[in-house]
Amino acid sequence: MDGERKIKWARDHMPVMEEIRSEMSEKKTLKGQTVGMALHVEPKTAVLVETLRDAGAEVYITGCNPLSTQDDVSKALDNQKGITSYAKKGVTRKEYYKAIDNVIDKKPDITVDDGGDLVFRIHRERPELIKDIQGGTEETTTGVHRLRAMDNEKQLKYPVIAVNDTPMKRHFDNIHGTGESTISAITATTNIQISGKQAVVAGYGYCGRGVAQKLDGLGARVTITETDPNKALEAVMDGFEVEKMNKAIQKADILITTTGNRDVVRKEHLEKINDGALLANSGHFNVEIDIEAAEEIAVETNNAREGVIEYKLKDGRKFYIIAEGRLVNLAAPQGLGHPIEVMDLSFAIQALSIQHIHENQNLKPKVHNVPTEIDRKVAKNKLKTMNIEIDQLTDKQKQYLESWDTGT
Ligand SMILES: NC(=O)c1ccc[n+]([C@@H]2O[C@H](COP(=O)([O-])OP(=O)(O)OC[C@H]3O[C@@H](n4cnc5c(N)ncnc54)[C@H](O)[C@@H]3O)[C@@H](O)[C@H]2O)c1
Ligand SMILES: N[C@@H](CCSC[C@H]1O[C@@H](n2cnc3c(=O)[nH]cnc32)[C@H](O)[C@@H]1O)C(=O)O
Repeated sequence: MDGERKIKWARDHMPVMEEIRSEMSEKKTLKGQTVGMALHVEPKTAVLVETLRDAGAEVYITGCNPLSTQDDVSKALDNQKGITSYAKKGVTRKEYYKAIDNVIDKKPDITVDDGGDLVFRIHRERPELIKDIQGGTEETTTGVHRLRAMDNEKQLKYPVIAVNDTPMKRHFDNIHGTGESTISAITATTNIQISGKQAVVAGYGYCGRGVAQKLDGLGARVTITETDPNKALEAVMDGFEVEKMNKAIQKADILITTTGNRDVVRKEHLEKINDGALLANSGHFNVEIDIEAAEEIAVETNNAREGVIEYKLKDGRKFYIIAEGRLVNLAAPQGLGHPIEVMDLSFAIQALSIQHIHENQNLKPKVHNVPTEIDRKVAKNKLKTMNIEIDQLTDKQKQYLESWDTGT
């Protein structure tokens, strides 16, 4: 079956996870635990799910985006002992939350989120379950923002580890993963060339930086839009042009949002759009590009090709939105998500953080950083799998770095 073959392919290219799986399954570190998950259900995620199951957990999973599930993978997972998958591609909002509720109904000891839907739904709809929940993990930037907002208002009632914020996650996943997978999803879905194009990237955070660098590497001219003066300056110093969206959109051949914010491309911008522009979002949810505004100003819309809607304006200009403005690297028809090697790191951090929650049940109900030992363990394992050796500090060097009395 295709789903099983896809999972095997991912497993065969995730050496860091393989080592963690063998450690966790030998010691059965999650024996008897129920883990509830809402992640993108695709082959790399399946490897994480299998790892938790092999460590002794009963796992219930659903999607974290209505379009990102690969149905054959979901089915292949659901066929396995100790795993139930409720995920389906192309679900309505109602079906999406029904599947989230199915996971919650299993009374998870630990929750694993990408975007926070399990945590928020449990706090809002099922608070009686909180007393038995050991903790959770959160995979992405916007999920962590939402959790910190809850935490600041003292509304977060169980501990959650911010997987996103640890260096081994965001320096690789957000930068390189988003950079590569966003562009490959766009080119595979549209068959349009990047080289020689004028690209506009909204947001120069971790994801935006990755997307901009890879576009630049492929020969596009890249303009950045930002709202944060520090990030805007970083973009300028990295060699990119920085402009307001109002101006940048007038020349954009390809425009990609990566902000985690809403209404980044709105009516006033779309009215000025360059004829033929391709728009995609690789940030969060489907609110970065105002789709309603696009529909409002269009005199005609067409299904231009699978996953691409064409919007025609009354003066004859047209523009295209890929994957309904949802996370393009996973929601586009050809969106395979981040490269396997990148998710090997992110999910290694996930697996070890989940284990950490179970082994440390005294964690306070707040947002926690990934313990440094976990971050370093994953870095070391990855280097080992690449046969890369690094120098060790000598005793004298350690002493020198720790002292304050050796000046000029
Ligand atoms: N596509 C993926 O697979 C993927 C991977 C990781 C993260 N994400 C998501 O991508 C988003 C960005 O993540 P990040 O880690 O880069 O966050 P980040 O905070 O590092 O970067 C976001 C940037 O957007 C800027 N910004 C905010 N509003 C803006 C606006 N209106 N116009 C222009 N710039 C604006 C911010 O100033 C910031 O620099 C989040 O929603 C995150 O959850 C997606
Ligand atoms: N659930 C939201 C949140 C954005 S997902 C962004 C996260 O997806 C994760 N991600 C990216 N590619 C993959 C993949 O191929 N498999 C599983 N997760 C992925 C990545 O770690 C990142 O933090 C939404 O769909 O809009």
